[in-house]
Amino acid sequence: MLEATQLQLSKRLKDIELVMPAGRFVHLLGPNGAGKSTLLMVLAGILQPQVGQVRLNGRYLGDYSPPALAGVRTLMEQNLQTAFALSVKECLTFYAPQLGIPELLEQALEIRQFLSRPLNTLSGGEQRRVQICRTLMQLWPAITSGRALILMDEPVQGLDFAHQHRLCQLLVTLADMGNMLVVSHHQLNLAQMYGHRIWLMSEGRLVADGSQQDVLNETTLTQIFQCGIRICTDSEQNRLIQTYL
Ligand SMILES: Nc1ncnc2c1ncn2[C@@H]1O[C@H](COP(=O)(O)OP(=O)(O)OP(=O)(O)O)[C@@H](O)[C@H]1O
Repeated sequence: MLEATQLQLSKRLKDIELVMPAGRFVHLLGPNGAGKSTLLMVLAGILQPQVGQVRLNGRYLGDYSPPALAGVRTLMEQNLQTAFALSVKECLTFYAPQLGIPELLEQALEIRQFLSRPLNTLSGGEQRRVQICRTLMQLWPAITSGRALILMDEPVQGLDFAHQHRLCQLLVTLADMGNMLVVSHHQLNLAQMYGHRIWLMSEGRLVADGSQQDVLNETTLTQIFQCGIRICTDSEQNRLIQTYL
């Protein structure tokens, strides 16, 4: 279980309270500057709030040693790091020396074809897939035993549509194994289709916390994103969210 109480950090986080049981995949949504990346860094224990605490499985983050915390939680940050001319294989084995690419990750991310290539010669979307793979391999023993906290900041950025869906299906599978996932992005239809819960942020506050049905409605989304939102139903009764100005 992940719990946060009264998180405050200057104007970036204001009185955030949240609880997430094991086995959940939460979409973290909100306009630019709403505080999503800041919240992810605080939940990861990388950034300290001025007020408030985060507990992971009953223990305050500060009570974990750095290696113990690194063994149960991972944060994929937004920026692609391509400064070093490492091969994809070197990049992956640096984080998980004993491990080949797990089949579940390969199916979703299709990395093996790039293994011998220098990371900085891959396209943006290809690099993103490697970055996701590396983030998850770093924690793979905890993930396979269903006790990982996986935090991702805009992992779908740059992915083509098929890989966006494959990634979301993978994240659902990881949640079904018992892991906890908090994933920020700007894709309302992916949030509608996959996962269990929506955390909606605006101006440093958690302004909605609920199911897709509860949170992803025209009134709330229009007000928070300051954009036209239309929700319709297709011939198979799927809800589709359209945005317009
Ligand atoms: N290091 C920093 N120092 C001070 N303010 C910061 C810092 N980093 C971010 N901010 C500010 O904090 C607010 C929240 O930023 P954050 O990056 O968490 O937003 P976000 O919801 O992730 O946005 P986006 O969708 O654009 O990625 C913004 O107003 C931002 O300008």
